[in-house]
Amino acid sequence: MDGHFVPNITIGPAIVKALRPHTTKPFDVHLMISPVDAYLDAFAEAGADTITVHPEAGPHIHRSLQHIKSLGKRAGVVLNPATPAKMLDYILEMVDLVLVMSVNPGFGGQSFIDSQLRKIAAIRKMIDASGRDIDLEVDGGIDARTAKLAIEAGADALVAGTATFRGGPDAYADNIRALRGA
Ligand SMILES: O=C(CO)[C@@H](O)[C@H](O)COP(=O)(O)O
Repeated sequence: MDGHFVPNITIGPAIVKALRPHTTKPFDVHLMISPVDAYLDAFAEAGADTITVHPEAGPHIHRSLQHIKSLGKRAGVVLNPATPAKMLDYILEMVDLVLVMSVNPGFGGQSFIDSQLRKIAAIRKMIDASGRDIDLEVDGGIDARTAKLAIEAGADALVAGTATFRGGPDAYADNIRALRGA
């Protein structure tokens, strides 16, 4: 987040680089920054495994995705709540992940936007028809109730902030179990 594309500022490549030695888990890096292209190399070098970009964050989304692939990284595309599934028509064949934002990006703690369930279902059909192995991820307002709805609509990866971290470190494991049981 850059305080420009979205009204908040968070993690840059230096933080990704500092975290990288502490885990072998994949780093799924969703860039909420614009213009995005100038920072793709820095996040790749910092240790991102998947780099996910917004079509609104640069002049040529196809070129941005090509560049991410040329860096040897998994490429993701993210759709804001008002961005239609149809924008995937000519890029689905080159992505490894589609992220549906179920809130407007910028802040945690917002409510899940129900209209995104239709979009998740539509994209699930597109992915299945493609025959390719593409993650369908959903981010924003995910809790035990909305996780179930998102999974039923076709999601296979969820991002949860508030529902994971509420209650402090002693509660994290139970919180994650509750989401997985959704
Ligand atoms: O980055 C964003 C929104 O910009 C999301 O990842 C949220 O931060 C998720 O938080 P909750 O909606 O789960 O509180």
